[in-house]
Amino acid sequence: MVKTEVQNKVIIGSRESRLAVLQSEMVRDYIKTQHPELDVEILTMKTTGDKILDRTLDKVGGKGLFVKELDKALLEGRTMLSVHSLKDMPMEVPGELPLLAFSKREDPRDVLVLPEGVSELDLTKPLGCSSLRRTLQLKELYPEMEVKSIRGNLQTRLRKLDNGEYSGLILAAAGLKRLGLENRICRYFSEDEILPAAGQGILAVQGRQDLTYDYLEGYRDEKAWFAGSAERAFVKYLNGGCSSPVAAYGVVEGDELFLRGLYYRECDGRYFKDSIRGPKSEAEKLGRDLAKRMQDMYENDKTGGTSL
Ligand SMILES: NCc1[nH]cc(CCC(=O)O)c1CC(=O)O
Repeated sequence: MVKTEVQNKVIIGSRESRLAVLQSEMVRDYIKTQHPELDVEILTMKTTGDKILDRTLDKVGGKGLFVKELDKALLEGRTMLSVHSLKDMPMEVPGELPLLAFSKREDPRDVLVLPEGVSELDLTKPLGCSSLRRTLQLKELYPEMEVKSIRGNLQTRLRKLDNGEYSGLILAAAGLKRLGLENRICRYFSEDEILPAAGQGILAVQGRQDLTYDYLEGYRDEKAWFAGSAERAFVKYLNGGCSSPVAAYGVVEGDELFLRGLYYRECDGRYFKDSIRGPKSEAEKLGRDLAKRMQDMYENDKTGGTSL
């Protein structure tokens, strides 16, 4: 039985992008420091989502594209762990590949990045952003500006920005900070201005159900686990999360969880924000309750909300 074998080699599966590798290295370094007896390696692989760069992901199949190859490596025993940005994970994960731990959350906010050497927004060029979630909320902050989709990993997007194609980019603070590019951040958007994506800033460590992972015990961040679980339950209830513009952000305050959600109504493109508070131990239920309440309130109310 695999379970009883002494497991002293840990192979971590990772996407190839610099951010993905860096994030896997953070988990590797944690394990190495806490468990010097373990031999930890990273195995990188290209995912379908990294190969398709000419279409927006919403059109080619959503988040699952970034995890299929990593899941396969886990199932075939080529790796023992996968490290993901939680926000890129599908809301449904296979029962045999459970999420084992969430990291402490890095800054969850979205930020504005301007081209190198530029200090003001050039209103004649579009803002670059890659999700409907950001586009919707940006339209309220910058009603006069065109928003244009941008794909590719962080380095690619920054290169396109510096080449002068865009007036600015909207990115997650977390990725920039991890890459040491915090100095490129020109403006932070509060969580109320741009509600973050479910899981933004949290790393998810995924493994096999039939292996033991005692060495991850100290890695688990309880606050991130409650917040991330509530956010994902909210998104899952509303649409399964595949290519969704739904946003959710939870904060643990003592024994309570404060959860904000964005509900997007596909029929007319309007969106609504609301929040809920309750015991953190019922994180998933809070996520579902907020989603249900918003759906009941807004599904058929044709008056309110904000539109694109
Ligand atoms: N979709 C890409 C992606 N996935 C995770 C991050 C940033 C790191 C994080 O949210 O943990 C990013 C970059 C971005 O949205 O700017």
